[in-house]
Amino acid sequence: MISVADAFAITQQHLLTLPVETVPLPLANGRVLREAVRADRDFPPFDRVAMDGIAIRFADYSAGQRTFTVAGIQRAGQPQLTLTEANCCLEIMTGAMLSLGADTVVRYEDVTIADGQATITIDDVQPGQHVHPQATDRRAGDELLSVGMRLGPPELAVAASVGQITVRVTALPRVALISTGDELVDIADTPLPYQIRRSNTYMLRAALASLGIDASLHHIIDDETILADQIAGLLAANDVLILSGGVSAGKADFVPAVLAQLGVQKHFHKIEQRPGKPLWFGSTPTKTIFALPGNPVSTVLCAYRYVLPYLRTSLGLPAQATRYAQLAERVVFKPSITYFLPVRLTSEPDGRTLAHPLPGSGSADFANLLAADAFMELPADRSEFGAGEAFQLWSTR
Ligand SMILES: Nc1nc2c(c(=O)[nH]1)N[C@H]1C(S)=C(S)[C@@H](COP(=O)(O)OP(=O)(O)OC[C@H]3O[C@@H](n4cnc5c(N)ncnc54)[C@H](O)[C@@H]3O)O[C@H]1N2
Ligand code: MOO
Ligand SMILES: [Mg+2]
Repeated sequence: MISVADAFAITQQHLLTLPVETVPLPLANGRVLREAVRADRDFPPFDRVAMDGIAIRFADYSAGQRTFTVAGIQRAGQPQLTLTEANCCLEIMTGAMLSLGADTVVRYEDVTIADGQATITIDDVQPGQHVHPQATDRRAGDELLSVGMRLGPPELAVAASVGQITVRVTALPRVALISTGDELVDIADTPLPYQIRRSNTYMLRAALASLGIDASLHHIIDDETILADQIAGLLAANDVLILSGGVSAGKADFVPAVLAQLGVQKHFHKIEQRPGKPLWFGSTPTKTIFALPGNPVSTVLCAYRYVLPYLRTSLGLPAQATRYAQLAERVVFKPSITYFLPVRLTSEPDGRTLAHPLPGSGSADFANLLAADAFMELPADRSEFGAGEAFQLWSTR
């Protein structure tokens, strides 16, 4: 058996090498960028009016002028007008290019307009007010988005604004999720008294969808020959196999032996942790295999503690956003192994995040996870964990 830290480190030594692909920008949400995106123009690209009102020359205002002849209207989306005559103004709209000759905008709220004359009704007009000057945010040529960034709403807006019709991103791995077990029936079936419906692969599929991965679902019965045959086929067609069940000590726990028979190199089997002790991890030169313990809480923990961080780092993302919380109450856990405690999180008015323990009735009690937000990682070298002490979280939300 190995420690949680060693197991995690081993997974990180066998990351996938994923190719780069080009996707249309509207389909790139959540993807990891593989090219730098630069500003094709200044941000903003012209002196942009920020309020609806009138455009004036500040020199006229500071010379005491308060009433201006309205010489025209400059809307957004129209070519720039010019303020030619002294003591004139142009009505001007948010998003318009500031009129040539004007330098200051006064809001409609601070002006009265009658008979073609606009009169400013305030005394604190500042030079250049309500103008967003060209290039004050970014300059043409500046790198706006960098290799390795995850594309989310703000990144997509910036990429769209510079005309990035397509983007080069890390290709997503092909992932197959495989449940094993003679006791498991399809969710559409009515289980016999000794059967249960399979649920682990549905959880895994939803968890992987958070990375944009559209994993396929499969089920294989506990038969060594059939397992070997079907796993071989799925191995050929996918980059990653995630199995659930059949990795412990039972008479029908064939998965490790079958994977060995198929030439998959085992990197570890069994971790000093609860839940999820019998996790198995291996690879071929181009494929990765996680065989997760079948108990549903173990499957969830192994997915969030090892599989998702593995996929995230393979895609070029950080393993996870590290989060901590303080235990809301004292916890005792005697075995010298890492304990992943299901917790419900609350955000307190003083800024603390508190983790309320939800131990449940063990690694088969997956209904217990309905109330949980995360697993709290309680280290192996201690058996008592005090209220108020902070530990790392692995979020399941
Ligand atoms: N003698 C020992 N027995 C067990 C050990 C051990 O060290 N020595 N380890 C225990 C631990 S810890 C775990 S975790 C489980 C792991 O079991 P397997 O990975 O072999 O999984 P199965 O035996 O196939 O199933 C276990 C349990 O989970 C249910 N299951 C499996 N797949 C699904 C699914 N897709 N959806 C819902 N539920 C599923 C299955 O029906 C069993 O109840 O082994 C302990 N035993
Ligand atoms: O890994 Mo098992 O999780 O303790 O039931
Ligand atoms: Mg078993």
